Amino acid sequence: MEELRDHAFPLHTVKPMPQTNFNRIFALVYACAIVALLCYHTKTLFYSTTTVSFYVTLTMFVADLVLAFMWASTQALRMRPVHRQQFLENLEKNMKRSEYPNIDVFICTADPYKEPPISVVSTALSVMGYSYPRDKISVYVSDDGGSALTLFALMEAAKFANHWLPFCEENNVLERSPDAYFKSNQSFSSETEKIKTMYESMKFKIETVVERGKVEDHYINGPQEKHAFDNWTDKFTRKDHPTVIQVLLDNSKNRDITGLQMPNLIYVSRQKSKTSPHHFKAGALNVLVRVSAAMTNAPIILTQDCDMYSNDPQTPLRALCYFCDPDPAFRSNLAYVQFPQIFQGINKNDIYACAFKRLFEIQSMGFDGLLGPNYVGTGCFFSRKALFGSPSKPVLPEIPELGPCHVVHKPLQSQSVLSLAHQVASCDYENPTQWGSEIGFRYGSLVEDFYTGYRLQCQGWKSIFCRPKRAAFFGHAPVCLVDLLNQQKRWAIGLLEVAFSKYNPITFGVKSMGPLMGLGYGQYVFWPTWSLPIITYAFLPQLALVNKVYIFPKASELPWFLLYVFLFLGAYGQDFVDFLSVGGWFQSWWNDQRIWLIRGLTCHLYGSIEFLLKTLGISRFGFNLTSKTVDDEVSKRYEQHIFEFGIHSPMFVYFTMAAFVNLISLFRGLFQVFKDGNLEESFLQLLLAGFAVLNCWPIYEAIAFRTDSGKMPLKTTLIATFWASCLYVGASIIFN
Ligand SMILES: O=c1ccn([C@@H]2O[C@H](COP(=O)(O)OP(=O)(O)O[C@H]3O[C@H](CO)[C@@H](O)[C@H](O)[C@H]3O)[C@@H](O)[C@H]2O)c(=O)[nH]1
Ligand SMILES: [Mn+2]
Repeated sequence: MEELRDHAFPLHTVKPMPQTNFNRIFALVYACAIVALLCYHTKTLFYSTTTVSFYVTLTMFVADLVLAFMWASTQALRMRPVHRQQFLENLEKNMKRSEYPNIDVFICTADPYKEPPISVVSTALSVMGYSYPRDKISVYVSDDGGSALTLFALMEAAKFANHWLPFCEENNVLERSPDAYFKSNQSFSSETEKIKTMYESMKFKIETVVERGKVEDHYINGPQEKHAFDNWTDKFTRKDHPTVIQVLLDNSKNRDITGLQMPNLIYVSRQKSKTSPHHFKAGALNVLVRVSAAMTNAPIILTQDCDMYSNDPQTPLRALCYFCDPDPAFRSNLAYVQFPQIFQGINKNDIYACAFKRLFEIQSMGFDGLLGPNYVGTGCFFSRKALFGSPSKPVLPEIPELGPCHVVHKPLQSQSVLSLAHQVASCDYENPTQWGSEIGFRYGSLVEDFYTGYRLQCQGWKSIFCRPKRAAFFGHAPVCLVDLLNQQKRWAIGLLEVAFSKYNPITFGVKSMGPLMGLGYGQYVFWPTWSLPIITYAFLPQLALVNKVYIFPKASELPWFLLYVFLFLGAYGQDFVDFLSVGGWFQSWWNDQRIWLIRGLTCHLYGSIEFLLKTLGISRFGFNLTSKTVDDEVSKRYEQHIFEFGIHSPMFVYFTMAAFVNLISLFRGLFQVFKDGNLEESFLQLLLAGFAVLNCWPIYEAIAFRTDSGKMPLKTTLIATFWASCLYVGASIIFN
């Protein structure tokens, strides 16, 4: 990397997004409207005649203040969105392939039943097959599930790779995940048929082993494999076991069927003990940082979740366009290059909004125009040195061999390398060291990715968002409502952990990165506070309406009325335009806003409560893994765009309640309008209830019109009815 030529060809460009100017002007106009709204609230507050109207206005005021803060913080990411382009063709003009830096790929998996080993295999094969010098790639798989089944799957993958890699190269295959390739390619030559059969038989073997729950002797080939499985003694459990490191492919020894070198493939299951904290994925990644330092110590690290496979073999070259930039100043503070998380298997209109376009694409482009995108846990190339202190003040690890500049001279499987690797993978290795605080991936938040990226940027590191036309990676998103809500609850807790730490983005972040970056990150950590305005708007105006209490401006109070209309349409409209700009369309956007409302009523609320309980020392929480498998029936319904409820969950109760309250309020309000012909006062409240009813449509369907096993459980309906009635009684006492 250091020997770049003087007259280098450019490797990348950056351009502002076309909507930038519009965004800025609109932000100004919208800000004025918000100020006007706050004035309106203050005025109403002063002139309120009763205690009830005072408190109602106050509540709406607070809710709108939260919305105003959220709006302001999103503007930070609208000020300078950019898009980038890479010139891969210039890379080889600037440097020889033999000068490319080594890359260590980290793949995390944690449970063979929630994360099927066959998909871990596909992910591993897809990155082993990168169009990159093979001797420069090492793939490390971290197995937090400590499962012999996963090890077995990877042993099979290593054998299959000997055929698969040359096949991909000869046929210029773009999808180097065999699973994806065979799913999307129908026309087969005899050669393809042959390799497909080979893949199918491997898949069958792996799936059978997983189904039986153990690796039976007749699946084990030779004493070396047998020896590896000897680690799984009777005392070996998921939560308590010694380190297992298994080199499955070694580039100095293994050759493919054409005689070419193979990349390294290494299985790592770190030591676990019930008495030492393991810090979930961040802990797993730090073990890999150290183990890989002992074994290969590549300057570039790619972190991958096991469910996210590579969809383009040229991806590392794209990352090199930045890491090998001819300008040393550019390289010196570049911490990571993040690719967006893009998902497969999402239904056409994305009913659960799991594409997360706003998070993974729109706002990442917004961050990119400032100091760079946040780290999202997968599909991200790191410069190893970024994990060791700030650009100007490196922090060295306790063992010099683990430092980012150390060059490994010994062979991968030499005794000293392996024993160091075992030593640094042990569960109490980290205490007392700076791992997790100043070195490596940071501990202290369930969204370790977000937190780590944020802390790196606070230290002065920059990052790049790389969003090529052909998706670089494809991942798996939860396609079952309750899975999604649980995942989002974990995120909510993790974000609040950052918000209430001394590294709060508004205080600490603004100081270290400037107001825009600080605000941008601030928006995320306060995500769960969306709950407050959403709950308020879902219940208060509706309960007031039923009791003939009107809380919004009358339709005839034109300026204030139009102000409300503008604020609503303006925010929604701009969001819609953003959505279109990253390939969304009306229905997917509509579903996205619906799920945003549902999240406010469920996982964000629950996450906040759990976080509070934990802070008070009443409960604990961990990293509940998102399941990557779904039942056939469930996935069939998902394909048909039908919401999945099925089993009672306390989280379902809240939006079911909201669905009831809004429907009744809408009917009651309309009835009143027919009775006294006065639409003026109730107009906005009716509109709001109507909007909510539209959003709740799938819920009514699930309660009343469905008979399949995914319908709303009776228990949920009954509990929600009970609480909704309580609300009514309470409201009628308060308002009358
Ligand atoms: O103790 C653990 C728990 C999880 N994981 C791995 O972490 C990854 C992410 O877990 P998943 O259940 O898929 O969480 P998601 O919410 O879908 O993941 C998103 O959110 C996480 C933070 O909560 C990030 O780490 C991920 O990169 C990001 O895709 C998976 O590969 C797991 O195998 C571990 O290695 N050890
Ligand atoms: Mn995931």
